[in-house]
Amino acid sequence: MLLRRCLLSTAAAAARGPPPIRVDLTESAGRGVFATRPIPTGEFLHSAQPLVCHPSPSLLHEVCYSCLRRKAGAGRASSGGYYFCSDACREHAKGFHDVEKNADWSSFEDHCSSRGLKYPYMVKRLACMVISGAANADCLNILQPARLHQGTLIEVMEEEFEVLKSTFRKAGFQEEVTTFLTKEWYVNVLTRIRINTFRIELVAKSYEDLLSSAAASVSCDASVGNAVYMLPSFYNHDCDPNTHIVWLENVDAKLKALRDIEEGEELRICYIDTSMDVNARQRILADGFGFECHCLRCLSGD
Ligand SMILES: C[S@@+](CC[C@H](N)C(=O)[O-])C[C@H]1O[C@@H](n2cnc3c(N)ncnc32)[C@H](O)[C@@H]1O
Repeated sequence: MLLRRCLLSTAAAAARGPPPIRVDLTESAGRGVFATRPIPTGEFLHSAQPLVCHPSPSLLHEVCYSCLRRKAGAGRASSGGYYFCSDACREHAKGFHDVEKNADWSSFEDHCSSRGLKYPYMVKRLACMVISGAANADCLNILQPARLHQGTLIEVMEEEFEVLKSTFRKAGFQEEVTTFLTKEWYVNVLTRIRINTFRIELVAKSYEDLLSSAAASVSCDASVGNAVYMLPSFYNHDCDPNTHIVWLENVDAKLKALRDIEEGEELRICYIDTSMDVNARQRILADGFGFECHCLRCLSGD
C-alpha cells in the first residue's frame, strides 16, 4: 500500500515537470534550496550527475572508473588497469582517460597514498578533463570554498600541486594545454572540493525498497568514492534533516523528501553521522565545514 502510494506520488511529481525546488539566499547560511510547492514524504525531488568524481584509491580496480558502480563477478575487460562497467562508461571516460594514460602517475600516487590523501585524485581528474576539453577550468567556481586559516594547509596544497604539475611536465604536455594549472587554480579547486564533496555510499537495496522507505538511514556498503555536484552542493545542513541524498547503483545522486515539506520551507540534508551526540556534531561541523549549527536538535541539546 505504502509502496503504491509512493510510486503514485513520484509518478505524479514527474508529470508535474521540473523539480519542485529553487536556490535562494538564506538568512544566515549563504545560499540554500527551497521548496516551490508542498512536497509529500518520500517524494524523489531530483537526481544529479557529478561534475567530477573519483573511486576511493583502495577500490581503483573494484569499481567502475567512470560511474563508481561496483564490479559484479569478473566484470568487463579493464582498460589501462581500470574497470569500466559498460561501453557507455568507457566512452564517457575516454577524454580524461586518454590524457591520463600519457603520463606516469606513480610519484603522484605515492605522494597521495603515503599521506592518505583522496581529494588530489579529484583535482587530477578535473585537470585531465580540462585538458581533454570535457570540462571548463572554472567549472567549480560557483561552489562555496572552504575558509583556510592555516598557512601549513596552503603549503601542503602547494606541495601536492608541484607533484601534479611535474607529472604533466615529465609526460611532455605542451605548456599551452596546461596554462590553467597554476598554484592558484589548484588551491581554488581544492578548497571547493573540501566542503562540497560527497562520500559515495551505494545503497544495498532495490529501487522499490528505497521508495517505500521514509527512514534517513538505509543500509549501505562502505564508500566507493567521492564526487562533487552542482545542485546538491547548495543544500545546507540540519542534524534532523527533511531531505536525504542517496546513491543506488552508481554515482548519480537522488534527493528524497524525508517528511512532508511546506512550500517555501528550506530543504536541508545532514552532512554527518546523525547518531553522534551534540558535542561531537558541533565539533565536526566547525572543523570540517566552518559553521556552528543552530538547528532545533542542537538547540535542544539532543
Ligand atoms: C555545501 S555548502 C552549502 C551551500 C552554501 N550555503 C552555499 O552558499 O553555497 C556548505 C556550507 O554552507 C554553510 N552552511 C551549511 N549548513 C549550514 C548551517 N546549518 N548553518 C550555517 N551555515 C551552514 C557553511 O558555510 C558550509 O560550509
